[in-house]
Amino acid sequence: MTLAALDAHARRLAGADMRTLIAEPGRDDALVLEAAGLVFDARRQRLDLQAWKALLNTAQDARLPEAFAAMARGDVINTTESRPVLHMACRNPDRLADPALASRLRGARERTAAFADAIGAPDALAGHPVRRIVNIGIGGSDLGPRFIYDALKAWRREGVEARFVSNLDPADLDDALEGAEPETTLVVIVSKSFTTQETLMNGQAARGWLAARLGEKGADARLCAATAAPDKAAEFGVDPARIFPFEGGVGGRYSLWSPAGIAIELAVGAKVYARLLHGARVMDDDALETPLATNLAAAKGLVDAWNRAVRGLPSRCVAAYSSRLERLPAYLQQLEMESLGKSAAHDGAALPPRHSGALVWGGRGSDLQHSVFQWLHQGQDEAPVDFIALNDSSFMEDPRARALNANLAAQGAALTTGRAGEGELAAHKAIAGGRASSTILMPGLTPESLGALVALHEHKVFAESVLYGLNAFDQWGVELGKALARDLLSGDMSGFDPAARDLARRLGL
Ligand SMILES: O=P(O)(O)OC[C@H]1O[C@H](O)[C@H](O)[C@@H](O)[C@@H]1O
Repeated sequence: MTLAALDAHARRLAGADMRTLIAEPGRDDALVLEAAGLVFDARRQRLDLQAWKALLNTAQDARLPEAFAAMARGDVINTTESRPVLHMACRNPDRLADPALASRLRGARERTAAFADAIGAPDALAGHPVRRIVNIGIGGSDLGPRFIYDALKAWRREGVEARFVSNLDPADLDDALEGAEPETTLVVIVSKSFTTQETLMNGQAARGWLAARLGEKGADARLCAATAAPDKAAEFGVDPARIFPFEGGVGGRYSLWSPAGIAIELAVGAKVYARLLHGARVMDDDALETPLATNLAAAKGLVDAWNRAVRGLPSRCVAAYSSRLERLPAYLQQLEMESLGKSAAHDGAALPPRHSGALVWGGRGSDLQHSVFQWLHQGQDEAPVDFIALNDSSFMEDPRARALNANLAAQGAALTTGRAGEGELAAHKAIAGGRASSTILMPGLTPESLGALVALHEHKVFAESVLYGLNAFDQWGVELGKALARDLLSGDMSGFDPAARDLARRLGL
């Protein structure tokens, strides 16, 4: 069975009353799943158990369990780049078929852990303590570390602050260096390719800032790099002893578990970082070992594929009811949209309509309720919502936290059931309901639960890619813009349309 064959179910359910659907017997057992301390509740989706069974059969027919196993073994599943996909192996190299690769991954972990321990010493930077970490990177070399750093605020080392620079606007680096003392600043350049324009230009500028105040030697002592191209980092001028290489098979948007996540490890310490990896590993084990019917990551992928490919909804809203998860939507945008924003199947054939990922958007739940939720409740379009909550008894002792989570529960119910309008303005006040949502409960914001949350999303993206039949691990679509920017900077206008030439003239390029 393919996703396209599920259209009949979607049509059958299109007009169904969600209040009836949600009361379907057996729904609680089938659509509420637990793994790695997380609870995934899909009861508010526009599907019934018959459709759910068909979705599970689709995953079986697409050989999803075999695909998870192939990734864990290190098979070459990134076919357009001819390499394995190693983010899961960064957390647990034991499942890899190649022992030499497993030992390289273990070695990389040990090196950054030792460096993170050393950075905690009061004389770590040529006699000075580290007070400011400046992470220079973009895309996967920025979004993951930045998100996790924010989320793990409660676990940060005392007196150490990290700032993140990704943008070419000079203000970005200026802001990151604001209040920093060069003596106590460590600049971390993170770039898988070590060719990314934004990162290299900001890296040069940061090095210049250090060198102007401390001289070349002083600057060198405060520079380190994480990359899959160590030769290029050395050419750039980073001391090879401070270059932390990682494998080409670790995709940028999946790289926070590799040396690319070094800013996290430096900021929270190696032990807390290991707990993050452990939480992800528990979710990996669930994805790999649990039968499809109770496999949380597979279920999340199936629900999202149902909404996107079968129901035809083009976007999904992520509402995080935790301030410290504010950057989750931005992180997921890259993870999902670079992975699933494709038009070609593995063999190059055109994908069937809607067999690619949804647009992801969102923010903090409380804030969204006062902005976009009007559109979600009464707009003409439907976007399924993921509600993400901290289900932690000590957190709930604070009346504001109780109110926060009451709002989360209320919004899900309102989207499902709606309300008839009354009186003169009935048409304006009516809320149709019948709109889909899922809820993810985290047992508080801990390194483990955060690791599990991220791994869940990585795996659900993979599950979707298997169902759609596309390669989630390349991103050729970002290359054209980069090449054209290089041409513009070099003054070569030959390939540009008249509007581009005019814009370049107006900008003084
Ligand atoms: O880590 P880097 O090689 O510097 O790449 C940084 C980012 O830029 C690329 O253009 C890709 O779109 C991203 O997937 C990547 O994470």
